[in-house]
Amino acid sequence: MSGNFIYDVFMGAILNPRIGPIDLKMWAEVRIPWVIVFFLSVSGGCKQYETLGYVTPNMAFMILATWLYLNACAKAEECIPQTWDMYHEKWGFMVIFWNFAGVPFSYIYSIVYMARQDPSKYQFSTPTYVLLYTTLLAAYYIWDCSMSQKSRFKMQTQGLTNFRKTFPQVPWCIIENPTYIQTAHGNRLLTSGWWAYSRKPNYVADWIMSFCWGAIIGTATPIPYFYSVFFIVVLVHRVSRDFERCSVKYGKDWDRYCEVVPYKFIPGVF
Ligand SMILES: NC(=O)C1=CN([C@@H]2O[C@H](COP(=O)(O)OP(=O)(O)OC[C@H]3O[C@@H](n4cnc5c(N)ncnc54)[C@H](OP(=O)(O)O)[C@@H]3O)[C@@H](O)[C@H]2O)C=CC1
Ligand SMILES: C=C(/C=C/[C@@H](C)[C@H]1CC[C@H]2C3=CC=C4C[C@@H](O)CC[C@]4(C)[C@H]3CC[C@]12C)C(C)C
Repeated sequence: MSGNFIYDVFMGAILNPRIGPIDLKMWAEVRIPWVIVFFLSVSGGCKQYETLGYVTPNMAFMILATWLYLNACAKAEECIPQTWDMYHEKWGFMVIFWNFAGVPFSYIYSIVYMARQDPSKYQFSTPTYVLLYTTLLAAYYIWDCSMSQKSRFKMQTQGLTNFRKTFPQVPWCIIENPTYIQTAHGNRLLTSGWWAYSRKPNYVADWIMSFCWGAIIGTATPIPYFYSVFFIVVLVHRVSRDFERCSVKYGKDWDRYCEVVPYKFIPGVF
């Protein structure tokens, strides 16, 4: 707690509040928003079927994209306790508001648009659809795989090796004989898998997915791009907080890690 009332209400005080067996933050981040997002996509599909007699490839794209996200959260729930959100983000107004209002109702403007507008406004050529679907699936693969590699690596170092066999376990989601930097603090920093190429492969892939959620409308309206614009601000802010914290926590070991994995986001670029 900082002592500043407004800041403390916004950022929260308790890290992992529970009611009995229910971890409130875990429940709110995983079980609520993505379920609403998925069912809003399905509702958009039903609306199109009712009014047009078919579901456009654009709406089908959003149903697939939101299903993939929801399914990832459900099938890999065991990986979530290892992440920044569970370890460092407190249960304050910011997290509560965003889980209940922000994610479910502001990430899906493309669905609202498609449910109300004529498909001629957001129709693409077949190669463009192929490009969009391929980009989404490739980004999903890198995101799921990289998150799984890091979380499972951490679980293994804690002696947890019994992983759930949920669908889909993407190829390379567990790294055999990973390379890492042993820090003086005791933790290990993974330097293989997707983590050999960039310090935030998960952010890049997640952001590309968010961009696709808007790009599926093309240039008909800028509003569906809200999610990707908002998200890049969140991720850039998180990166600076995270790198600062890691630099203090790991000291010289963090500098060594940055030499081994020099790129923050896109290998060879930045
Ligand atoms: N759609 C949405 O609205 C949102 C989605 N997200 C997504 O959720 C995911 C969050 O991932 P999360 O893991 O929490 O965040 P990060 O990837 O930012 O995790 C950061 C922490 O992981 C540890 N770490 C970093 N690099 C390594 C490494 N090479 N080896 C081992 N440990 C490392 C450090 O913690 P330490 O060493 O202290 O353990 C660090 O503080 C992202 O994919 C993000 O895009 C996040 C917010 C909102
Ligand atoms: C910050 C918020 C919510 C964040 C969640 C949506 C993500 C936080 C941690 C994420 C995940 C961790 C590990 C995973 C393993 C992978 O194999 C699959 C994906 C995932 C389950 C991934 C999914 C997203 C998170 C739960 C709020 C405030 C918006």
